[in-house]
Amino acid sequence: MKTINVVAAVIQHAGQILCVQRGVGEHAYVSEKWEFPGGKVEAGESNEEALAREIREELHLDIVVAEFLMTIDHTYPNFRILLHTYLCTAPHRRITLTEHLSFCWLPTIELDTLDWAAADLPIVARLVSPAF
Ligand SMILES: Nc1nc2c([nH]c(=O)n2[C@@H]2O[C@H](COP(=O)(O)OP(=O)(O)OP(=O)(O)O)[C@@H](O)[C@H]2O)c(=O)[nH]1
Repeated sequence: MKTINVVAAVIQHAGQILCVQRGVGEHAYVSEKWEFPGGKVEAGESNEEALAREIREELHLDIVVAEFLMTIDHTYPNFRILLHTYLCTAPHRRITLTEHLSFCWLPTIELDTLDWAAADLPIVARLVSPAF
């Protein structure tokens, strides 16, 4: 089974976190699910470089990658994903959606109200935990 390395940004601004919704896709298990913006790491790129590039491409937003949060190892029916997640900050919250269906900014305690991609659930659990 194929393993892909994906980076994802937990972008914080004024106490809220940016959540984005994927469009309709070939895999039902991620189609229209909520996720943290990001994408696949390309050859020769660091995770931080890949993340800044993906967020510029997808959202037209320049972020600061502040701190590594966690890596999730999740197996979907057709592939295995290593999801490397970073805490990031944004200078403002103006974004332009170029790929996603929808977005919202939520306070951490409300993150678990969305229908997240399965790989993201441990990240959401960490963010909503009192210890975070
Ligand atoms: N970006 C992102 N992808 C995630 C998350 N959780 C998760 O399961 N994924 C999965 O990881 C894969 C990432 O692919 P992507 O489509 O975002 O990456 P990309 O922009 O580089 O892809 P492409 O250029 O090949 O279209 C997708 O299958 C997506 O469903 C997440 O929080 N963020």
